[in-house]
Amino acid sequence: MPFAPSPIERLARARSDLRMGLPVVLSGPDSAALVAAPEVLSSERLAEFLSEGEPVLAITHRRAETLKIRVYDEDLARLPMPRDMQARELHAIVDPKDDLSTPMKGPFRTERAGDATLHRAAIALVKSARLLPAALVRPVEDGEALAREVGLTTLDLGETDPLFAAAPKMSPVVSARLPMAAARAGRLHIFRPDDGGDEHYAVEVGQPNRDHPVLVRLHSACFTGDILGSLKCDCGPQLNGALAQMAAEGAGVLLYLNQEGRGIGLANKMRAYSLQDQGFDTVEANHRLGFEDDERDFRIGAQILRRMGFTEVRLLTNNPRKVDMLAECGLRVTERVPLAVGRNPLNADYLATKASKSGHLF
Ligand SMILES: Nc1nc2c(ncn2[C@@H]2O[C@H](COP(=O)(O)OP(=O)(O)OP(=O)(O)O)[C@@H](O)[C@H]2O)c(=O)[nH]1
Ligand SMILES: [Zn+2]
Repeated sequence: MPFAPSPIERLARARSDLRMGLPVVLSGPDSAALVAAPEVLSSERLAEFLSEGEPVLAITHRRAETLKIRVYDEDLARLPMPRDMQARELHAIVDPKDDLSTPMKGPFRTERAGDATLHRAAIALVKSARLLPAALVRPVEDGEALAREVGLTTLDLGETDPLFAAAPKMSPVVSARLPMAAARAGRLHIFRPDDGGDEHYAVEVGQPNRDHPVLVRLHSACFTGDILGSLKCDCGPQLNGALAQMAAEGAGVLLYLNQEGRGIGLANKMRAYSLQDQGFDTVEANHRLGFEDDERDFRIGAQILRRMGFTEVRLLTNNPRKVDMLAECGLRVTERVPLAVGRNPLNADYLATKASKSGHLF
């Protein structure tokens, strides 16, 4: 059919539907389900969602551990939802903001029988929409028919699994000269993913020789640190320090990856900050929200470097995971160049947690 949306286009549409509080239909080889994101579901839609069938709430094992809920499906728990579940109660399960002030939730029963494949895919989908990682899932008989009847987006696991497994394909959009305070000889390249996601940027300093290892920084967006000069992290000084070092050496590439909050998005990062104000460290806060410590996909960075013609890099980082990921993506990391700048009394605990829990080398 002309103009029929492709799987990747439907995936982009599904993310945006979920963010708007609209359910989508997810189909597997032998079952289908209506899926919605609890964070943004209105009370009316929630009531509609719960009015039929056997709806469950899928939460990650991280969130389940925080709530002391039993996990039978390894990485997630399925909680049957009563028909009269109110939006306020649902939000209290998925959003940890009031965990300490109102610790009593439940009791919860975790479903044990049956298959969690659709639920796992539903959580991955909600996560990729940068919402709190939980999904309402209601099995339906004929997903296609339901979707057609009311105009919902449909996704087939056979089509979406490979899309989730592979990194989006990055294409160059435009590049132009950009003189910067740190380096006069600068050029900014814009790269666009084929999945409708955020664009990422490459700042090229000087004219790096493609035949030699290039000084590279993979910088993840940090609105609070990069723009506002937040003292809670070391991002701003690292951004400026990396550009200064590239300028001093005469060449380098800084990738500015729009993976705010280690890939959970700014709203969720602020939720994590709010938990940090309650005494949790950066890793614990991510877990209480239901996320892993680090949700970034560094394959995007590797792809951009390759597109730009680089295969050997000297990587400016304290994070050994970045070195490993680039190597796994086939780039040769000839050297890890430490980037220890921006330490201050307000980020000392944050940096200590990175060293003790995330393996950072300072
Ligand atoms: N979720 C979460 N993200 C944070 C927090 N503090 C900073 N960030 C994000 O963490 C990312 C920092 O990324 P990077 O500068 O690449 O830091 P890194 O992984 O520690 O590695 P190197 O700096 O290369 O050693 C940015 O996306 C920030 O927005 C936090 O407390 N919670
Ligand atoms: Zn930061």
